[in-house]
Amino acid sequence: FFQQRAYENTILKHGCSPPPQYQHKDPILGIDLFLSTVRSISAGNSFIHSQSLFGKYGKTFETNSFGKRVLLTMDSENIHAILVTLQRKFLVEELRIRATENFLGRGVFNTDGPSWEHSRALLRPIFARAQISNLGHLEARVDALIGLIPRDGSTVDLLPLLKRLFLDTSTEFIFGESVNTLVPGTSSFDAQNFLGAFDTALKGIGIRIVLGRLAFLQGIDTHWKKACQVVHSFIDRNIDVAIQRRNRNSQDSTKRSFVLLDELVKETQDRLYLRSQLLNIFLPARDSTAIGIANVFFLIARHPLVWDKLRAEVLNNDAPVNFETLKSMKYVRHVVNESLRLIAPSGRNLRLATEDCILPHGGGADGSQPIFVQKGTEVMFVFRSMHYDEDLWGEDADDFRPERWERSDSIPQHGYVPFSAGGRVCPAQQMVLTECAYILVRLVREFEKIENRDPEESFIEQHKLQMESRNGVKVAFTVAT
Ligand code: HEM
Repeated sequence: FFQQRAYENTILKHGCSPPPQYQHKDPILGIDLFLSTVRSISAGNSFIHSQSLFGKYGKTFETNSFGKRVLLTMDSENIHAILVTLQRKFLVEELRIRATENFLGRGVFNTDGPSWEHSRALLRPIFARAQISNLGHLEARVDALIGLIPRDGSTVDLLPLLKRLFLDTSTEFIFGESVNTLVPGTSSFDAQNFLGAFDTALKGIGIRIVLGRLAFLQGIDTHWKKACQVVHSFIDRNIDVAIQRRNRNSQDSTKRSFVLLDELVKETQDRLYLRSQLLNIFLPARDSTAIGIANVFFLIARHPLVWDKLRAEVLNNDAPVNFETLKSMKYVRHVVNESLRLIAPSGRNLRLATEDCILPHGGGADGSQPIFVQKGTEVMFVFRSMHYDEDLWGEDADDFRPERWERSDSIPQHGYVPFSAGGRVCPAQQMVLTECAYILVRLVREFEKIENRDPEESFIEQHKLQMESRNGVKVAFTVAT
């Protein structure tokens, strides 16, 4: 009773109104919405599904997911509050740890509080250096990528090639040993075994998420346990190498490119801690840059005028492609920004309200009044929908128009978060933007034209850890004769 009164007082004080409720056919468990969501995911159109829900109920509404209260929002001020102003109340550990701890340990991705703060503090200077130092080891790999692309106008799917390239660079950067998958036959160990084991381990995490409180049952799956061991022993081997190098203070460490593990080893030599941190970074890193840059090509292949404009800018500057030259190429940056707006590789995210709180919008007939969010509510924020919000981006919000980035006043202040925002913003953001710009510039320099070879014009989603194009990125390049 007292609690109820306290709620009512808070609601009155802040002028809150309840958000619209999803009209469930099954009001007890909300299975109907669950099923329509699963159907849209398997059909590759979950974004259209979310858009239709926001169109019907408004930018923020409440649903029932197996008896749990789940808010959905695409409202920019609510998303800003969740990620920035109220970030201490909207947490992730309870949502992530049960499913992931057996495999990942505890680290930056799956914890909150002091454990997370400590990890972020360790990673900050490393990523700050990485954005500048990492281009060097991309160069030879991009040479190899260009060598694999046909020059005679025959079709190539860029997505798998880019995935292999970034798997090679991210394993080199994170663990200090590359899986070398881009050019077959160059790996010094059984990369397929490691990657297969990693995928099995991830599937296990998926099962643990579905099992919820019964996640421990999944622990009896010996196949999964073995897969986790394969991944762990690859990482442990690299940790031992890094520790030995550090302790020998050997001169060859200067020859090695900039490696995240080497930097962490300067802070601690606790092997379990190191393994957990590395896995907590590899998980969100895996494939995301590849998908991000592949989406850029997906869009420009369908917008030949953008390619021509890019070529003009890139050919106007024949200096070696480095951090500084990339910074000066504005249109390149605008194309990457615009692509991450329209097809953000992870377009939605989930937080748990760990305290009662107020979100600024979603209540009342027009959704403009604050709403009261009770402790224990899960909030799904769909920032890809926010990136298409005409109230923020104007009537051409759906169009791929890199020119919009020329005017800073046409970019809404809280309306663009492909890398998230606030304390949990992606630590690799600057590094990724530089790498995407680098690849784009190299390919634009190399080829005269790009052409779309996918009969499907629209983006069909494939949901794995991130969202990628189900049909790949099938294009053809030609060179000047
Ligand atoms: C296009 C490429 C990428 C995009 C769009 C992206 C986007 C994101 C987003 C949206 C988050 C927030 C997730 C959340 O709120 O739970 C995130 C977190 C994270 N990302 Fe990235 N990311 C990319 C690449 C990378 C790479 C290459 C790395 C590492 C080498 C990386 C490391 C991380 C880590 C460690 C976190 C967790 C941060 C934390 O919870 O404090 N990301 N990323």
